[in-house]
Amino acid sequence: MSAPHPHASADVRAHHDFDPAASSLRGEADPRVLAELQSIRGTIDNIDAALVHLLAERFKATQRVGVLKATHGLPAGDPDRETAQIGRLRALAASAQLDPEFAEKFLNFIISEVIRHHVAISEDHRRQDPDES
Ligand SMILES: O=C(O)C(=O)C[C@]1(C(=O)O)C=C[C@@H](O)C=C1
Repeated sequence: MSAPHPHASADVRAHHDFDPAASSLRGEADPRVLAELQSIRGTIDNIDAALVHLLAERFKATQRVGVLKATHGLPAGDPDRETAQIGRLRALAASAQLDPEFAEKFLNFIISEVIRHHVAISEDHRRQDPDES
């Protein structure tokens, strides 16, 4: 038997505490409508879980970028990279019937958090090696 995934128990706990039927709408609509709503919410639950896992992996990757940049004295932000990525994601969004404005805002929201992390990593690095970079 292989070792359990290190985050498996946290995943199980999150699932255990979650009430998929939680709603403020009980008694507000026909039970058939509520049943359909709950069925659609099952799909939303899966998508939201996937988003959390995708974001966690993205932040793991940007953490590595932050360490690389801090180690080599590079600036946190890379505006040309951001412009290229925003253009690419706007076009992808349009072809997927997602509002490109929303896609751009969402990416900018994530990137601003990444830059905040990069700056913190760089400050930590400078505190540890004040003579370098
Ligand atoms: O690719 C980089 O250089 C990153 O630091 C990652 C990232 C991003 O989150 O996509 C964040 C900040 C930069 O301005 C550009 C891109």
